[in-house]
Amino acid sequence: MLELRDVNTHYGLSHVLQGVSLSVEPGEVVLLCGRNGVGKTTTIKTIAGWVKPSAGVVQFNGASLNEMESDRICRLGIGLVPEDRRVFPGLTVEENLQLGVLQCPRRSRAESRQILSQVYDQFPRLRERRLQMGTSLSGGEQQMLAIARVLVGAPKLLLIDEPTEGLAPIIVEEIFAIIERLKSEGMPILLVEQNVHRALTVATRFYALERGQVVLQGNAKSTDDREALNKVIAV
Ligand SMILES: Nc1ncnc2c1ncn2[C@@H]1O[C@H](COP(=O)(O)OP(=O)(O)OP(=O)(O)O)[C@@H](O)[C@H]1O
Repeated sequence: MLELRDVNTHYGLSHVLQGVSLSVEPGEVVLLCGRNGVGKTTTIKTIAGWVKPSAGVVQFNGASLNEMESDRICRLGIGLVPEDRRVFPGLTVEENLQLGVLQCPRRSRAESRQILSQVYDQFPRLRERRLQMGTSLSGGEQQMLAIARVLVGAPKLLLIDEPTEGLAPIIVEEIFAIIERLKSEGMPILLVEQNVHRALTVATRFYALERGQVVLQGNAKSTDDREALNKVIAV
């Protein structure tokens, strides 16, 4: 459903992605890993239209995303949970979620209320704190809010960038439990995660990046592929 073919992305003169090819098929959780600065976030941003590729093809369900604006890509069903969470200051938890609802303008009020209620069922802690300022939540709760805000837009594919960064181990497990639940519901996910060992337990396949290129891809359940990955990146 998502396909990148030989994608190149520049920041000015800096050639960051140098021919990245990868795919995500329905029901898959695909891990994108690699050391700091290899281009993982840039890959995610290129798919979401936050930066534009200088060459190559980015396709979602057959539609080219190369020239598409980020808000249209979002409406097509690609939901991005960014690395920095971007909980909006000065807004309550519920107002943050309502901004996510607005990303699907064609939905009726009744449908919007229903999906908000379904997302609250999945994140009871957000329901409890719905009148609190989003920025007053703990780091883990803010990450849940960032994921929930994308889910209220009813995405068909999730891009999740470093969801456990800076979180305590027990909270990291809560975030992985959410990812596992989304996987069991059939949500396709492209996941960037530094905690490679843990991420491989939920992923179906992986790609390893080095200097803006895919240097290895494999099956997350294959011992040989995992050993090859151990040699490519320090895990
Ligand atoms: N807006 C920008 N302008 C210029 N260079 C950038 C910009 N964003 C990222 N870079 C550079 O592009 C390269 C890839 O960055 P990117 O954030 O994609 O890597 P990453 O693999 O996600 O790393 P990390 O794990 O540290 O987030 C790095 O050298 C980074 O310094």
